[in-house]
Amino acid sequence: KRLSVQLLSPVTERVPRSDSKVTVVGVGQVGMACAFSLLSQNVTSDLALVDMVEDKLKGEMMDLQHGSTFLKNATVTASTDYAATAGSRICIVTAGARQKEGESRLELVQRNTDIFRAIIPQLVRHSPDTILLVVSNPVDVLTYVAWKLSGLPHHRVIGSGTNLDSSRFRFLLSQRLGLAPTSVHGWIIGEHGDTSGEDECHTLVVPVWSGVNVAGVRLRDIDPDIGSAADHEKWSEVHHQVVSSAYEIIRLKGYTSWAIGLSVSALCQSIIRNSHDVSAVSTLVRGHHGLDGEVFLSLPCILGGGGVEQIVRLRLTEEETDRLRQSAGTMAKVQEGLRL
Ligand SMILES: COc1ncc(-c2ccc3c(Nc4cccc(C(=O)O)c4)c(C(N)=O)cnc3c2)c(OC)n1
Repeated sequence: KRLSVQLLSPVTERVPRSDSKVTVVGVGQVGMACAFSLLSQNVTSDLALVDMVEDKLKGEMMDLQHGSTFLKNATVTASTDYAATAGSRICIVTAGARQKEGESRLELVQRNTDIFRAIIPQLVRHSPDTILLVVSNPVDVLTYVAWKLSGLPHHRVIGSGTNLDSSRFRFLLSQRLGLAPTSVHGWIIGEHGDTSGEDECHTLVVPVWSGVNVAGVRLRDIDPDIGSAADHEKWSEVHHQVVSSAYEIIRLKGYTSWAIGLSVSALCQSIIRNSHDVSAVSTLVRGHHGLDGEVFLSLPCILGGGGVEQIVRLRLTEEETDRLRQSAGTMAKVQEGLRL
């Protein structure tokens, strides 16, 4: 008899898969930073990698598998066949085309939409109850595209949005205050400006200065001009550094990966552990802040097992609301021009 049969006496059949299985589509720098963060933070014990290029897939899978003894025996699988994603609790989409020389943002979005058309229906076919977490840029429009192509309810289609912008914002504020980033609270909402080399997208992300606080003490109550041009300490530079730091990282190392991977892992942890904590993610904003289009923008959302379970009703200034409305308008136009 086979050694394993002599070694192990059967008691009951194996369960096919865990209920915290996570799929990562796209094994580029961002996809693998997500994969590594999920595994090293024990968010999932069952990770599937899918992409188009077999060798890279197999190499990344083997390299992670060899770390299993350090990763609480997590299972890592990889395939070009989307059947390998079956039963995923969450599907993270990092796949996307690179902007070509002289390619417009709209042309890039159409190419990524074509790619999504090949990916999203397959994910949903194998995991009809999944939650889609879109990371590919431009993330807000592509989260809309994923929602339309998936047929899933909008609360189960989430974009990483300004989650990373908000953590950069809090880090930079904490540097100025000499405090821990987790003790400085601040939210960046609106449209995530992708670093597609165009003019630095200061207009897109909206820092909610009225909400920046330490232990509930609002910086705006101390300095009403904070974040505005009148502010002599130029705190508005923090907002501009949030956007320019992404360009700076791309200039220095060619791409960004570690922070987005960690932020995606944190979002997955909120969903899988049903923790109902609040994160800035891209969600359907129809019906909020006077917005009525089928547009995805980042707002503070309560994430749980069902995906986006509630949205925090922010008290925004007229100017903040206007900037959301502007973003919603330009995105609705881009979306009208797309062939889904
Ligand atoms: C069955 O038809 C079909 N099948 C697969 C694809 C497709 C195309 C591009 C894909 C893709 N991106 C990709 C692949 C090849 C080139 C490019 C590019 O930047 O031009 C981008 C990725 C990824 N990891 O970024 C992952 N999956 C893809 C899948 C596709 O795209 C239209 N169509």
